[in-house]
Amino acid sequence: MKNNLNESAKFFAHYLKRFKVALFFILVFTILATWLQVKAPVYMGRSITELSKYLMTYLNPMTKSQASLADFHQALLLFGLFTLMILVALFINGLLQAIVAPKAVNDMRTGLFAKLQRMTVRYFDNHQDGEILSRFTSDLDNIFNAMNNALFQILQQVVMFIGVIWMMFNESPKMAVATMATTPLVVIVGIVIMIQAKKYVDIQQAEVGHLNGYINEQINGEKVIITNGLQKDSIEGFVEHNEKVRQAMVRSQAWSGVLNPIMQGLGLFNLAIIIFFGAKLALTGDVASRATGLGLIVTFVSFSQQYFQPISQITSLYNMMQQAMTGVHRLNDIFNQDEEVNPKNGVQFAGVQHDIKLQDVHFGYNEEREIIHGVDIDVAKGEMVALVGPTGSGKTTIMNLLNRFYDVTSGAVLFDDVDVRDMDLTALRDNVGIVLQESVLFTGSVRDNITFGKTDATDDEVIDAAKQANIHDFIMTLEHGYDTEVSDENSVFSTGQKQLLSIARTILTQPDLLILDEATSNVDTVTEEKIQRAMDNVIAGRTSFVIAHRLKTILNADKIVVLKNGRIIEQGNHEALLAQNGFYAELYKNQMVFD
Ligand SMILES: Nc1ncnc2c1ncn2[C@@H]1O[C@H](COP(=O)(O)OP(=O)(O)OP(=O)(O)O)[C@@H](O)[C@H]1O
Repeated sequence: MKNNLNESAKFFAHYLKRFKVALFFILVFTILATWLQVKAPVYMGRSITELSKYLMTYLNPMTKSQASLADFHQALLLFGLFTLMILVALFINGLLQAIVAPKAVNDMRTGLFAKLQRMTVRYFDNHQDGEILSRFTSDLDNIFNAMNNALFQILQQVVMFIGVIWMMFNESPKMAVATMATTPLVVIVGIVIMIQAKKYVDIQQAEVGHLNGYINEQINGEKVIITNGLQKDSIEGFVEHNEKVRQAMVRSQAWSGVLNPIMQGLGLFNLAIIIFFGAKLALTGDVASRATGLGLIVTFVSFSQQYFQPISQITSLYNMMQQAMTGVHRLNDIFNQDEEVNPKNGVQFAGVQHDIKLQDVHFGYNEEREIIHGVDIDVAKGEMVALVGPTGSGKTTIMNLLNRFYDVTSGAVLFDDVDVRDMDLTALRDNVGIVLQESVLFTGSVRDNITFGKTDATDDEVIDAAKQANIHDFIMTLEHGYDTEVSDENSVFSTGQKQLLSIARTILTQPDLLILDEATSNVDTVTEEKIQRAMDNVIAGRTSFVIAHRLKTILNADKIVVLKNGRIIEQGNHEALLAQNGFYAELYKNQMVFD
């Protein structure tokens, strides 16, 4: 809790330091509004005192002629004036807060998004999209709610608490003690309820998390559920989770819900004490002291409300603060993640001149398990290398090392004898084009999607790239051609078409080194052939690494590297490997049977 508090304080200090001036005025107006608020009851009491003095004088036939309402009017006017000033101060304060909170949360959101762009591929490989997205949604929402409703409120309440105590002792120490008499009871009851409420709110949040997880899983698996006729079981599972949420909610709401009525009850009890002591003063002494006693009752009834308000407000804001602190912790979890390391004065890479080498490369995604065990590959400029091997043999992992998504554990990846770790990252990535198995399209037009890596490309260049990628004819069949929006429901692209678009995108950037993860497994034979021709076009004359699942696509490769369990077991061209009659030959024969 203490750590969380420290962490949150640092976090808010960091994001609020930009708003020093606004915060200074918020503080000034908070103090001003609070001072006016605690001072107002004094004038309210004074007007009652003056009114009772007037009444007592007026009702006595001996003094009736001296009775005057002038002092009463004056006190009432001052009370009215104070109320008006309170309204103005609170209004300005509210306005300043309404500017600061959204701006600060905006900064957090931008900072978080920018951080994501600097992070390593490792993080994205190991975390689910939904998990990352929730930092932008529920965590930032919780922080915003707390800033908007709790952070400044707490500041106001603390100032109010101190101010009202000071003012009460100033007016009447005896009545002040009477007002504060029930404080220990209120604090103990408040803490007990808060602890219980927190316990059940935590359980409720955990149950809601389980329910969301279940819904997510079921929606993702909807096709499997429908295919297997499991709709009824799916609903039953849902009802079970939903019921657990309900039970937890009843308990948490019951505890959170009793807080306010109990606090109000204790507040009323306190009023009775104040009236009792005040009445004692009002029923003794001369006219003036009796009138003052009556005024004090009115003043302290108001003080009592102001005194209890911070205690009950802070307890009811506690949950909101807790959720915000959890949010801060989860945001910091991302802010503290490793970033990609770009060497200072890194070697600028302007294209492969001689060769690319993997030299005795060892690598594991974690320390416990090595995946690549001493791999050596040497590729001359302009050559095409195909990586083949059973699933999980390490093909994608080698691609990840070439583009420096991950760093080798030992050994080296060398471009013209320069270690990729010594190269300028941007220069490296600018020269490496990757076509992934899963092609991603972004919101925007077909043209935007092709020019993604080269936004200043001319129309002719775009059309030329699309033609080389065998997707131009299809684009021309669309109503709006290159201006077709890809997110439009009427223009849903197939897996094969997406891959062709992504090949066109790569062709446009004219990369020096190409990495292709073949995705022909999910497409029909016509599209497969189109992809094959597009790939041939993009590979022509370039140094390229191709992960091949279908061997007939790599028969022309200069070198075929056969991997098994992270080791190279065979290496050579198609003919040489067939002649070896080993693992590759076996694999090839098996595939030919199916093709
Ligand atoms: N992000 C990761 N974290 C930990 N282990 C991983 C990660 N990615 C892959 N692996 C492991 O590394 C090994 C090699 O995986 P890799 O994806 O390189 O195989 P592949 O040959 O490309 O397989 P496929 O043909 O199925 O795509 C596998 O055992 C896999 O479980």
